[in-house]
Amino acid sequence: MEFKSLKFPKEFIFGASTAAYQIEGGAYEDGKGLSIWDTFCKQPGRILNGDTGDEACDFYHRYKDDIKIMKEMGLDSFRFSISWPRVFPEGTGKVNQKGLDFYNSLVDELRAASIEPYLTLNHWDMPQSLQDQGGWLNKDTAKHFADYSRFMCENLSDRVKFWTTHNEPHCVASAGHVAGIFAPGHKDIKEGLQVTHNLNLAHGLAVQAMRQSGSAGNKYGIVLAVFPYYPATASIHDHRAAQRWDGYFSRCFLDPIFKGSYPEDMVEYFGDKFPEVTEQELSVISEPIDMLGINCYFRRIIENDPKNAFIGGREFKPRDAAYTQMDWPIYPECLFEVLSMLDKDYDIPELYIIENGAAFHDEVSPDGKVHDARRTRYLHAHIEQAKRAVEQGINLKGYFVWSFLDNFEWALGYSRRFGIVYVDYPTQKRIVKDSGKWYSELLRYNQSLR
Ligand SMILES: N#[N+]C[C@@H]1[C@@H](O)[C@H](O)[C@@H](O)[C@@H]2O[C@H]12
Repeated sequence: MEFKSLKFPKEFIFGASTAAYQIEGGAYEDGKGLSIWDTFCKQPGRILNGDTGDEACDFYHRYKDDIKIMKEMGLDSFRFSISWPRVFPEGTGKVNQKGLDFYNSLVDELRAASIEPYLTLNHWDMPQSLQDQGGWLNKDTAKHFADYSRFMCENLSDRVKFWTTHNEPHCVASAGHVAGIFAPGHKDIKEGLQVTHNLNLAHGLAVQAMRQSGSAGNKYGIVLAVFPYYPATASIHDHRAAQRWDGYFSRCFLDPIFKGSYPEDMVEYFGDKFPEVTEQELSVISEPIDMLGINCYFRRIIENDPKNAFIGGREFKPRDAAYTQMDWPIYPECLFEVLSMLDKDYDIPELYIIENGAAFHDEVSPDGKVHDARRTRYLHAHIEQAKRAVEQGINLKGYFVWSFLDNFEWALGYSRRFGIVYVDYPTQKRIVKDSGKWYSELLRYNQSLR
């Protein structure tokens, strides 16, 4: 059987990941407040084809049927995020009971299907009312995030054991505040660096708040995008550029969280643009966590580029590589290399791959099926690398595919399909793709060995 090389330890979990704004829809329903992505999508030119998350996959109404698909697939776990403004329309203060009711029902349905909920509190859809007060640039938002996290933990932690604070905070800081391609669409390097620090602070405050209020046995962590970085050539300039990218996008989160300090080379490189940081804040940020979630899709090859005023480099795209529809080079070893680096350089109790997957152009064939062989090959090759890490003794405890459903791909709208389940958006019909059927067989094989 093809799965013999993909036999994992009995306690290893397989899941699928999503995010609130990308799948829920119901953007203006039942008392939900505006998020910065609701606002951003309405700004002309921001999103390809003028797409929005107004309806998305209509998961807000269809979650019970989707959980039936998850159960039929055999998912051990489902990773989702909470829409902060659905529960706190203004970000703080009055609770929207219907919003809380939705997440209570979602968790109950998952548990009834024997699917472990794996929760993320901030997957980018910040309440607009807090953005109007400065958003992540305002340190008060860190305190509001901790209060929101505590509240969610008080209400769900009897049934939810896995809690992660942010998803890919580097995206919020760089894409949202330096490049300006994500909400809130700002373009200011110094602001982006301050947001990096404030997100780290919010993470630490939230972990402390949840630990005070959550149930015993909860596991708290964060989800970071971590890539292997390679210089495009042997030149010292490319080596330094690759080191800067690794420093900003990975180590400016990993180091304060796990080592209690920012990387010195980054503090030096950014100079007076780097934020003021206190020892007390670093102590909060480095509040011990129980697990680290990793999003890793590919490796990044960097060449020096002085014209890049932010970080002095650009991505190099080798011609001999195969690419996904995101123009990401396919390099399955990225998972093993990232996990090996983390295992060597940091003291991390548990590791989970929370996002790994691929966008390819998918079509429904005349037989009514979606024959996405490239995605199946991508998943097989990357899961083999996860297995390789486990065999090397790395404490990898789970793998989650991105994504359960085709969904709203941020600035690219619905033009990219990552799902193992196809979504026909006009009808909201779901079709389990061939990759989803393969993933289900893999899960069933491993479950049969437990
Ligand atoms: N792009 N892309 C796919 C995927 C995105 O859809 C997720 O929301 C992010 O957490 C992460 O960037 C990865």
